[in-house]
Amino acid sequence: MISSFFNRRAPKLPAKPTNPAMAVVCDGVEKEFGSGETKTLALRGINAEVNAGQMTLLVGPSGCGKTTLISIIAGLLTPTRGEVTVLGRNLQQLSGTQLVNFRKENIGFVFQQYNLLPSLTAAENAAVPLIIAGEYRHKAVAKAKEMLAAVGLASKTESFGSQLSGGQQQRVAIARALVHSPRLMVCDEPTAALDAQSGQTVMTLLRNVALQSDRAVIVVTHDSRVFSFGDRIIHMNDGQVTHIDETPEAIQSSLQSSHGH
Ligand SMILES: Nc1ncnc2c1ncn2[C@@H]1O[C@H](COP(=O)(O)OP(=O)(O)OP(=O)(O)O)[C@@H](O)[C@H]1O
Repeated sequence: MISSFFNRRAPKLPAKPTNPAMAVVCDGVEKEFGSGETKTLALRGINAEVNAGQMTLLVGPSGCGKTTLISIIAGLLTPTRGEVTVLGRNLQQLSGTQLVNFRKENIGFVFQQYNLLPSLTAAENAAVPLIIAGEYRHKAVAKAKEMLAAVGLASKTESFGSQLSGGQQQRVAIARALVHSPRLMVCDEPTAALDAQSGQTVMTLLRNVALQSDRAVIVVTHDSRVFSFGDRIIHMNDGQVTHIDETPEAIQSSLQSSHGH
């Protein structure tokens, strides 16, 4: 009798409250690629947070694991160990289909390559995520035109990619990433292919258009010219977080030391 009482399952505890200010929480995230002699430990226990309402930069030398980490946060890769909570959802607890739907609804992507479809106009390109989600074409294109206006391209909605500069193409890519109002924007080297002026414009747009109090933007960057756009900078080296700049003064000092190198 007594033993059956003790063997009873403990009552289910309420789900751990998640801090609504935390858009992303990484807890002991590790990632291995390959096996045996070719095994690479790309992430070695990442503990890091991304706050809603902030632009967080992820910086560090080539090969330190930035793209791997951002891909895990975006649900494109699964960690070998550890857990990632995005917008209050533990990604490891979602099924494959749930993860695909979660990504479609909540995450916008911007990459170094703009990946615009050459046979579509800027408005049609920016409308693609809505059309994939099942929106009527004319409504999707109308919403896409609003987003293009928000990124300063109202006069280019009918242009094709080949008729736009690199900076303009990246702005179309940003409009496309924002068109379904994602709460997390994930940007991998968004300014790498741009000249200084276009890079500044793109970062200004990401701050002004993508960032809101309940939304977060993560930018992987090598480009110290854009450090000053970040609210926080997570520095990585060799698969680990080395330190985090939390204040404008700390960011300024990272900027100065990167210029010193
Ligand atoms: N698919 C893969 N298979 C095997 N190894 C991989 C794979 N993807 C990444 N790696 C390795 O994992 C490590 C981290 O790579 P990652 O691309 O995340 O670094 P990064 O900081 O984004 O680099 P960069 O700034 O050059 O883009 C590197 O050693 C890389 O070679």
